[in-house]
Amino acid sequence: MEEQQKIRNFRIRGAVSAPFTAFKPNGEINYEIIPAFCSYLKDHHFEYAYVNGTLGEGMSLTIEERKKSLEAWVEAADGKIGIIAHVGANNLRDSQVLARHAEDVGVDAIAALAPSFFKPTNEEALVEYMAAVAGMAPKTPFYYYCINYVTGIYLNAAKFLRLAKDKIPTLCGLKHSSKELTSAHSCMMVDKDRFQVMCGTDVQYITALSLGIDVPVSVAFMGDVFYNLKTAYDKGDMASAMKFQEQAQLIDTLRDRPGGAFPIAKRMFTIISGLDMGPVRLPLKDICKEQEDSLRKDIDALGLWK
Ligand SMILES: CC(=O)N[C@H](C=O)[C@@H](O)[C@H](O)[C@H](O)CO
Ligand SMILES: CC(=O)C(=O)O
Repeated sequence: MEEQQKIRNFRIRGAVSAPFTAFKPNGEINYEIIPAFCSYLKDHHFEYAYVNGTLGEGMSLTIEERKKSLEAWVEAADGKIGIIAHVGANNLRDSQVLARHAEDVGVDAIAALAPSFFKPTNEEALVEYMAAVAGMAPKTPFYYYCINYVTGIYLNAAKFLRLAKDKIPTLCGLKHSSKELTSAHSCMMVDKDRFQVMCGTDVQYITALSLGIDVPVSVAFMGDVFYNLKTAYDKGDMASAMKFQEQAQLIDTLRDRPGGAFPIAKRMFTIISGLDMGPVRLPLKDICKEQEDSLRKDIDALGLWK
């Protein structure tokens, strides 16, 4: 019982980054770059890495690749940053295997999205599914990963939390990447002592803060902006906080061009950090040369990463 309380009291503090999975030109994962990527996150005000998430193309990796990648991150992190393992998959069994593995390698927390081919059609089914995943890692804090605009699962996230409260003992909250702020707020109101809501929508961070949602989950190149925003906000300097939110908005808008937001974010990070993330994996497609040139110009023009 005491042990369970300890798990439930777990709280993520600070910013979370969802790292990309770097690929070599031949499409294999470039595991060797993970230590440098980890140091980059640490140097840019991130406290956690959310491994094998959306930007990490986790759903496009094999189970073996996801395990190996997670192991490399845990080793590189070495207590310097925390590790959250995303274990969502398109079938329950894979998710369970990944959850068990994540607990075995000693991550700080796990998170999972729901399958999106056969989707859970109501909140009850979603709870049952997530209970079966979380149950494989009974000693590890668990978060639901809610990202409806990608999965197409438009269930009521706050209702999920309410129903899951007594059914998933390790449930600590959710990563709310869906864009409906009212839903994030409703989640926040379910049980403030028990559930933590993380904000996965960059452009809403200042608004999320005002609702008491203070952990951003973001792209690796957003660390300094969010750190500055939060610092200003905590001091009550709303004018500066607003300025940094506007920066975040401008950065986010760069992704809104031909090529698609996810491949563009990955290429942006290579350009900004100098760490070569390589190509994206199919079905995503890399942006063309012309787009990359124009992206480079726009990044320079913002002048934020000199
Ligand atoms: C899954 C994903 O890409 N999330 C990103 C967080 O880092 C965000 O930048 C969102 O893409 C963005 O905030 C959507 O509005
Ligand atoms: C950022 C994020 O939410 C993800 O890539 O998983």
